[in-house]
Amino acid sequence: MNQPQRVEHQLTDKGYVPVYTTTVVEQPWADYTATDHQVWATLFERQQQVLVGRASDEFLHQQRAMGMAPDRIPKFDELNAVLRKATGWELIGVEGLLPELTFFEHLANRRFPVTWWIRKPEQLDYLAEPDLFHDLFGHVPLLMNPVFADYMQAYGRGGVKAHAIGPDALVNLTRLYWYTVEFGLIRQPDGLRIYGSGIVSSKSESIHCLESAAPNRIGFDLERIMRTRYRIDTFQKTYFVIDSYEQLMEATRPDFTPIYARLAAQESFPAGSVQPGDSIFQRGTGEGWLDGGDV
Ligand SMILES: C[C@H](O)[C@H](O)[C@H]1CNc2nc(N)[nH]c(=O)c2N1
Ligand SMILES: N[C@@H](Cc1ccccc1)C(=O)O
Ligand SMILES: [Fe+2]
Repeated sequence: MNQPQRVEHQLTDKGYVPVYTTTVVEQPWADYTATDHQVWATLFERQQQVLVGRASDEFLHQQRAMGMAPDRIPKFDELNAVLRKATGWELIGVEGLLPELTFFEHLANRRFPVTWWIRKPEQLDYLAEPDLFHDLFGHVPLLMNPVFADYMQAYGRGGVKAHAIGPDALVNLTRLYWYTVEFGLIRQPDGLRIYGSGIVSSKSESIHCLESAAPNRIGFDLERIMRTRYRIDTFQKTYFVIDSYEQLMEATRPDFTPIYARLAAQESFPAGSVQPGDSIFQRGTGEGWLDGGDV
């Protein structure tokens, strides 16, 4: 497979930042090399072992239901046939990160952008940006769940609205995505389980988020989450726990406009803080935390 078309990087006052591409691309399935398929197989099989007893029942059930397998990189067309029938979602191929508004508009129309290229063997354990494995293995299974599928579309619509309101609203909303879709935990009768895509696509964080004494684990609270900063360079310092996908959908149904207005007058919370009123599953020790770097 030829090198993924790298987005150019522009030199700005924040240093080199990737210039996003908005093009939708066909999945070049015939161009994937044996190495690409091997990377998929290795990551898939490794995560399957780690996620038994750690990922949410619904995540594991839907992944099986849609026939996702380790033997080769799945074909978007084949997954789309199943996905469209289940919840009306479809996957589109993209180069990588999209401008926020473009991303929100896709979600608002039940289109999930999936990066067409997969990481190199030497990037197995860490990647700075989402690749096909993160997007496909991590995000797609729960799009088969009707309630979560509705939540993701509502999030997209909320993103288009927040984009029109302003940058602070976008920051508040992105935190909600981060602490649910990417790094969310869910409570099951048999214990806490993972549903966040950023966790399920990472072996080390799948273990850390449930078993380490370092992080806080706190019950879902919408405005608390929208006020809480997060990390993009380390394990999360705090994980938020929902009781059900229905809870997530119901809690985010109201109009956020007054919430954005209220939050604009309040300071944000550090990623590792515990606040009065928190429903605490675990107050973390903070062991190994790096200072600075909260977004
Ligand atoms: C919404 C929020 O800004 C978030 O970082 C978006 C930006 N663009 C994206 N673009 C793609 N392709 N995939 C993503 O997950 C995101 N996340
Ligand atoms: N209800 C939110 C939209 C939203 C829905 C679901 C998740 C996140 C945001 C709003 O009015 O902006
Ligand atoms: Fe993601």
